[in-house]
Amino acid sequence: MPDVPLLEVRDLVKHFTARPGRGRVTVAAVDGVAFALRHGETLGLVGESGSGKSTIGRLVTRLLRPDRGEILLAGRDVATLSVRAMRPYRRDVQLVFQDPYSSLNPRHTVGDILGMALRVHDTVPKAQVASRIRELLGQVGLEPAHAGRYPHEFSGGQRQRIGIARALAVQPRLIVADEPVSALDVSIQAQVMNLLEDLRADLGLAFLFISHDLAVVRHFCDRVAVLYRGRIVEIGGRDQIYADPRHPYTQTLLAAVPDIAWLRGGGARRSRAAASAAPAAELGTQHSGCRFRARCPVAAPACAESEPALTVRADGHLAACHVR
Ligand SMILES: Nc1ncnc2c1ncn2[C@@H]1O[C@H](COP(=O)(O)OP(=O)(O)OP(=O)(O)O)[C@@H](O)[C@H]1O
Repeated sequence: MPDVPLLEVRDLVKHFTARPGRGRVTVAAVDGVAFALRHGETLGLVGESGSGKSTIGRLVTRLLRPDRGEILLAGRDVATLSVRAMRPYRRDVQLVFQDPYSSLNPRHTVGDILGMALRVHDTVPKAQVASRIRELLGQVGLEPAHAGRYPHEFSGGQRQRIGIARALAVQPRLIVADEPVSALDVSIQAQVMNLLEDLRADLGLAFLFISHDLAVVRHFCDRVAVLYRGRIVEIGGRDQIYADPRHPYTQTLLAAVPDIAWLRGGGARRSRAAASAAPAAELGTQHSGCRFRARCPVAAPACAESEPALTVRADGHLAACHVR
């Protein structure tokens, strides 16, 4: 079924209840999100802190259960599957974390960590586990001898390579990478991104790539979805979004990246201020009309009346704005 997307998400909703001081506040972390991802494709999820990127990643990997909506993997809805029924799905979709150290058991050697991942999903026969571990280490640029070492004996970049090897162990079709390089030194970031690119090309992996770094997303992703307070406000091909952003929020985000702003004739100074996160008062589910309108430089009366839907623009990409 080549035309069935690898992943399709429909009307995904996840609200959290927080208790700041007295009283309860409901946060609409994900508030009606839909997108599709084809085999081997890379979709970037961008947006400021708190826009719901990680929550979408945790829903897609089913670390969280959605309040509403569908998560179709190769056409099968896994949104409400039990833990047991989720097992084959977990093999298909693996998560790479921002901070691999917190997800690597410090008492286990790298060989143990990879061996466990292989055994949980019966990926290879017992007799082949050791050679598969060596192969995985080679795939991520580590040495066979590293199998006997513990996570604390590695640098940050090497630990992220171990996290990637663990994800690869079960031969997934999709990797959800949640800020995979943002905890690393800049020089190391490029090396790990090169590794992800090689793996993508060699293994035909699809990626849901979560990042606040628009320059990295531009480099790595085929398509980009821009999230604002739990909703996609713009989605399209990388060049469509970066060269011709239609939503004022996307324009604000792009203006905040000096080299991209320069390319587009904008200014880095204007952009820094615009890059700050949403004021705390804007959080919560209470709003009418467009959720961006309090910060929007082009808001019109229509924007107070209804939430704009994603509509097709001249070049074929989608944006949710009444004005542009
Ligand atoms: N377990 C939770 N309990 C309560 N609120 C939560 C929980 N997880 C996330 N949230 C809230 O949901 C919203 C979206 O959070 P999320 O982490 O998905 O955003 P994000 O775009 O990934 O941000 P960041 O880039 O800072 O990681 C935020 O307001 C966050 O505080």
